[in-house]
Amino acid sequence: MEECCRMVYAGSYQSHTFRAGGSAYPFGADALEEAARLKLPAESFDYIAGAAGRELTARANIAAFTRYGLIYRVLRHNSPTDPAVTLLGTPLALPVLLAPAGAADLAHPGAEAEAARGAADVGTSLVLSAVTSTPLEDVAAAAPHGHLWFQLAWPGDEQLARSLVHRAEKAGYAAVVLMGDCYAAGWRPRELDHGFFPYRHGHGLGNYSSDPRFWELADHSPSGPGLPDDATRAVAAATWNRVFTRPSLAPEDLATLKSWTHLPVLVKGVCDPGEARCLVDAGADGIAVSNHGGRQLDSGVAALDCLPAVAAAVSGRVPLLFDSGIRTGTDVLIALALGADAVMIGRPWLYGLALGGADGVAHVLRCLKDEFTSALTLTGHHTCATLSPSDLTPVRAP
Ligand SMILES: Cc1cc2nc3c(=O)[nH]c(=O)nc-3n(C[C@H](O)[C@H](O)[C@H](O)COP(=O)(O)O)c2cc1C
Ligand SMILES: O=C(O)C(=O)c1ccccc1
Repeated sequence: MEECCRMVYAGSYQSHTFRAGGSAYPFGADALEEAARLKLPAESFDYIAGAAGRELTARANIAAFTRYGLIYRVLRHNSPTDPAVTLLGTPLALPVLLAPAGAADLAHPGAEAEAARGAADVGTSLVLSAVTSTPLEDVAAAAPHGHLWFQLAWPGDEQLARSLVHRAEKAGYAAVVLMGDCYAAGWRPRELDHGFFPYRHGHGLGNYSSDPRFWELADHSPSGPGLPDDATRAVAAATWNRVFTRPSLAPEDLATLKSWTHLPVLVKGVCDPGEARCLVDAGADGIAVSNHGGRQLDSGVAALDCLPAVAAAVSGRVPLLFDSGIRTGTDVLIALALGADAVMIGRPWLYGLALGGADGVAHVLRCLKDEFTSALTLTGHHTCATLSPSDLTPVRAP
């Protein structure tokens, strides 16, 4: 009996990152956040960890997972479990991508290149934010074996929008994720308390300051592309603030975006099933259910609570991504059982990045992969394809 258990454990724990004497990084999600808090300056940590208002939605995102119980199953496991999926042509070793995160260099220098490398090490993708300190071409060059996606914040200027999309396609990005939910600033007390908004200080402007069209839109003529001094940085920040988003977007604009690129276009930030259906009708190649990690609208509904209805509305016509509140491998499983094809993580990868650059990001992804694979096996599955709501039962939250 003991031998048998050992065999089973040896098999299922194969990829776990055991290290004699312990790991350099915490394995638990809360411990990871706490370690990052201790490491980072308060204004940086609070930009990352913070959310809108009283942060009710950010907490609700996490709490929503406690209302589902996984049903575990026995005498089913007769072949190895494979957590890999393919999404819009992108192969993923686990159904978890890194969500776009602006100003990630608050967590670590060279943030985006580190994250792209960490994701590639584990076999998954970074969705690169529009607001990165490293230009998208340099991020792609830093992880030549990785599969990157690009998140577009549709600028007020159409030529700049086209330029960003063309640059991403040319640099080898495999999909465009349109940020749907940031057309107005969220009310974020932690940022207000510190008086710290990273983009005013030149963080996250790499894709803009490297774009000739951006400088044509500048308020004053700076010395040229790049951010050589404080005056240029101030011009760039003021210009960016003016052109960052186009609040007047409508579903019909997807056709315009799709006419600029051969890449699949997803829309991120969808919570309403009717909107999801309308966006797919308008040409969206994928939908990301998300409330931006509770950073935009407080008292907004938990993202997980929107997932079943959006999944029903989309009914498999296009791939469905989910983010906002994913912290563990079992969270991943719950989201997939409710209809997501893959999920994204936001804050957890920034915490891993803060603790150890690419290595820390890879650690976070490996933890999710190992826990997810274990949970997939214990719920009686060999692949993600067979997950369904019948793997879950509603439970009363503790
Ligand atoms: C510091 C930070 C910056 C973010 N920047 C962006 C961004 O530039 N574009 C975007 O679409 N979403 C952005 N997000 C939202 C994430 O993509 C994602 O929706 C959210 O973090 C998921 O929730 P989670 O942090 O609970 O995993 C950001 C999130 C954080 C924490
Ligand atoms: O902080 C964010 O969540 C975010 O997505 C963002 C990006 C650029 C400007 C403002 C907010």
